[in-house]
Amino acid sequence: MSVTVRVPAKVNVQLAVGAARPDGFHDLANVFLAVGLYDEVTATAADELHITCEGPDADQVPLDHTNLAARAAQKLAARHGLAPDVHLHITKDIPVAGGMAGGSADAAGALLACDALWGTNTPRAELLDICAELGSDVPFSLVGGAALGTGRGERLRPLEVGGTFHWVFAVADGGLSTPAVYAEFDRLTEGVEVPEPLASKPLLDALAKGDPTALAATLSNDLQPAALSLRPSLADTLAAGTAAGALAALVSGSGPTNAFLTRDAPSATKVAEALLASGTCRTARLAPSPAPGATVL
Ligand SMILES: C[C@](O)(CO)[C@H](O)COP(=O)(O)OP(=O)(O)OC[C@H]1O[C@@H](n2ccc(N)nc2=O)[C@H](O)[C@@H]1O
Ligand SMILES: Nc1ncnc2c1ncn2[C@@H]1O[C@H](COP(=O)(O)OP(=O)(O)OP(=O)(O)O)[C@@H](O)[C@H]1O
Repeated sequence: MSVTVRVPAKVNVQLAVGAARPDGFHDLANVFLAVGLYDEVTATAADELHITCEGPDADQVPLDHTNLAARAAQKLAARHGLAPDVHLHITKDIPVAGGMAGGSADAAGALLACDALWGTNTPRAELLDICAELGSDVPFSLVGGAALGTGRGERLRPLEVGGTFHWVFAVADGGLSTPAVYAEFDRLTEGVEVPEPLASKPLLDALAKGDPTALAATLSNDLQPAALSLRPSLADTLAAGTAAGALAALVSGSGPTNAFLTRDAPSATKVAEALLASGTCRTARLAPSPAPGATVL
């Protein structure tokens, strides 16, 4: 028997970052929006835990027990006193190390797939606790939709979204390390008073209304200067998408994927074509939002 779970990528429509905490993490006001680019995780009973992966970026995904999907299976098994004997196959469509929570998606997918395969029926609240232990973005990968993440991003409050937003994602060559981007944020803000991170009311209103023009005016990412500092060429991609008619452009999370919010689906197609023609990115992907969270197929 096999269980397959589909899990979306995310973009952060607001990422307000506070000062580094004593534990090295940063408090956030993190407005997550799940977007229609998906990984699939299939769990099948096996003699031991092993991981396989297919997809254009599969060679960049670790297949040992450092894979977040493997760690998710181990944690769930340990909680129920089981052996984590499972084959996890990942069909990867989310860019790797791209700031779109691909590893987190696989962790949430593995958790849900193993819970169904093993019949462990773990309560939702416990699944969310395990997600938070695996990484700050993992709880959101499980719930999807839109949510405000506080703390290090793991404490979620669901948000209302009043319509469909059409995005284009410009995928860069190579990834950026999330800890390195936060470290660059710390370097750039040294000696500066970093304000407490707070969610923007106009942004939450724009999401609730489903108004792309209002959302475009309020998008923000405090990690963007750090990502641009580590990868200056991202500025060319942002400029190419803006020149092509995107309503707004920003770095997705810790980058290096850039996100472009567009008026509607035809405009998104035009922006994607222009980005590809500009030669400033490896590929351009269209995705509507919001998207549902981890779902058993
Ligand atoms: C940039 C975002 O993707 C925005 O959603 C997240 O904040 C990152 O979430 P993630 O990849 O799940 O990150 P984690 O695996 O929890 O942490 C990786 C590293 O990122 C840094 N980190 C992460 C989250 C946070 N609130 N503050 C941090 O400083 C820490 O150096 C941490 O060691
Ligand atoms: N299942 C997985 N898929 C992809 N990368 C994984 C996975 N498990 C572990 N990794 C490791 O995690 C690193 C970050 O990958 P990931 O795709 O999650 O980055 P990201 O999308 O930038 O994350 P985030 O947006 O949550 O900060 C990779 O370079 C890889 O070494």
